[in-house]
Amino acid sequence: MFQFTAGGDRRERLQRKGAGVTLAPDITDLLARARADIRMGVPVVLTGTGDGGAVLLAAETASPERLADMAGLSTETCLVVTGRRAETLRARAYDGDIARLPLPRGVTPSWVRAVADPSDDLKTPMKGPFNALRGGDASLHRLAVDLVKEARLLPSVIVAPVKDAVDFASKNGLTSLPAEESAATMGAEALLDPVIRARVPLLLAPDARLHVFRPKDGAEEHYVIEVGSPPRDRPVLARLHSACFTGDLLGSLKCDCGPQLRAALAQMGSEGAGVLLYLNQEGRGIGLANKMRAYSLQDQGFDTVEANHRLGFEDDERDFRLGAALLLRMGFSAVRLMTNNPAKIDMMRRMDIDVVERVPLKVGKTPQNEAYLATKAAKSGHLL
Ligand SMILES: Nc1nc2c(ncn2[C@@H]2O[C@H](COP(=O)(O)OP(=O)(O)OP(=O)(O)O)[C@@H](O)[C@H]2O)c(=O)[nH]1
Ligand SMILES: [Zn+2]
Repeated sequence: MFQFTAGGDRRERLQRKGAGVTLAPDITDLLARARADIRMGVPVVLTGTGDGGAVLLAAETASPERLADMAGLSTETCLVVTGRRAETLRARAYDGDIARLPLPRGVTPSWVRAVADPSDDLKTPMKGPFNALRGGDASLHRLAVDLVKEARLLPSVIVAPVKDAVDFASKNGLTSLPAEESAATMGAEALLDPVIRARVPLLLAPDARLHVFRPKDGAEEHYVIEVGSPPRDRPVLARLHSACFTGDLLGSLKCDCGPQLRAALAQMGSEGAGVLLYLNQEGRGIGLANKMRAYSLQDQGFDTVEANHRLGFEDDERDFRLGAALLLRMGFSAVRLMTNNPAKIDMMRRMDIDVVERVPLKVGKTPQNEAYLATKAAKSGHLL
């Protein structure tokens, strides 16, 4: 007979809330559901304290019909952009890290797209002037931007205030998220479960095993490649490698990722021991579609950092706590870290990983990536 065994945290919930409740989604499940809705262009409701709340709809996936409905919900419906995007748009970010832009009368999808998406900035530089909203509580707007970022869309979102938010969500069949709990959960470190490991002999490191880890929050899996059997009580040769589909797989000449990946595996293979974390944080955490948007801006003359900013992102949106957590899960607390990025070293140290040595990884310079590497050195502090 099939038997269902409740996992640790589920058992806890069972004890906390009583048997039937475990069938309902918890806040982590609701956030995963919300990310999927947002990607599909379905609105999501944020419930605040009291009856009030807000409905959000990602700018990138908003259909004309839903955009019109959002505009009709309230005279205070606005398009929220990040402070970075606001700089390019010359809009005042009174809320600091975000700006709330009122929708024009008879708002059109092309207006929303032009504000959110920088691809036509040079063709149509003057999109404003914008009279950004000031005062009032912008916390739901800020959370809405974070959710859209987590959905790996352009960081821009239409937000409409609603009264009786819970009721509004249930009447419209929309996912409803308690704002405060959502913000706390999103800021917390993702918990990972080991799924399976198996031997995968590699050209550069024949004695290798691949471990698959799955985050509890329904986001992408991450991989650990263990070469040999590194002793857990000594510093291990380690690399935290962020996914780069174009460099790792296609052999793109625009970056140095592919050669770095192979050089790291080769050194681990020749030393007979090492651990390579393959973190699914494509495009420094903005996703492949946004990275390609950044590349398209680079084709227009912007560098890698400027392109991220024009899109509305910070230079680097990665969460390196993940790398430290994986190392600890694998039993390693001291590393010889293969990197040119001091931020990775700082973050590992802050997460209680002892970085006993930095092992430089200088490979893959091409005429096509020379400017990219120089920008990383000048603006992001990479060591040349
Ligand atoms: N947004 C953006 N991401 C890029 C661009 N070029 C490469 N990437 C991404 O940058 C990341 C590079 O990752 P890593 O090589 O691990 O990191 P790093 O910060 O360069 O540090 P080290 O290689 O360890 O020195 C990958 O996720 C790539 O997909 C770009 O122009 N824009
Ligand atoms: Zn790359």
